[in-house]
Amino acid sequence: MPDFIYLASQSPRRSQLLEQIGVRHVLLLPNAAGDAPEDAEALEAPLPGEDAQDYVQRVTALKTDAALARQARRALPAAPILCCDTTVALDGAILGKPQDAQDATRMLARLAGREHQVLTAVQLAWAGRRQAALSCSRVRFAPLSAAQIDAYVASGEPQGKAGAYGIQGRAAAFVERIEGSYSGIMGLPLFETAQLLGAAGLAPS
Ligand SMILES: Cc1cn([C@H]2C[C@H](O)[C@@H](COP(=O)(O)OP(=O)(O)OP(=O)(O)O)O2)c(=O)[nH]c1=O
Repeated sequence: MPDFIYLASQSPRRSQLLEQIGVRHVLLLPNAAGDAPEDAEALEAPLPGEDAQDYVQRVTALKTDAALARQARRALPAAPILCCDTTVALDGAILGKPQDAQDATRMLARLAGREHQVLTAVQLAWAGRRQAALSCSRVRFAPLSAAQIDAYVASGEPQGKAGAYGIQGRAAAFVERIEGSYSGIMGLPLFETAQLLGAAGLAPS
């Protein structure tokens, strides 16, 4: 078995987190030309009535399907593939990545002064097998003024992040309390990931 895994994620945070626990990895990303439509954003749309846990696990499975197809299409070495998806849930609603600044403002106003959940699903596919894990964390935001939200949105940080914030960035100043996995909130729960790798005989060094 190769001594590396493929990380099928465009998120630089996930690569940094994997590096943090010493896992050698190579990115397996869609290329602009050939890989649509399997990687289309449409795949990330929640189904009617779907709850956040089902949603995040389904999307992760779709990402894994797409990554396996990519690996086969490119005739790449048979290294294991790691895929993840992160979503924020509040009052039964799924808060994905904001579409624009207005959307980010709306999401942050909903999160302010409340507790929400951050769910990250992980899948490891190797040798025709697949193992999955789910990390669920609770995050409590302090009340936020409109000026604080506006300044945060203007920083550009909400862009590309579930729930329109990054706990690893300026939004750390909004977080009163967390219960769960800090790395999971950032997008890759390291404990669960290490467990999956261990089960596949790929324990991090
Ligand atoms: C809540 C939260 C989310 N996020 C990010 C992690 C994910 O990158 C993003 C959720 O989007 P995802 O769709 O999970 O991931 P992605 O599109 O960035 O990357 P890919 O699909 O290629 O794997 O939100 C943070 O960085 N910090 C946080 O505190």
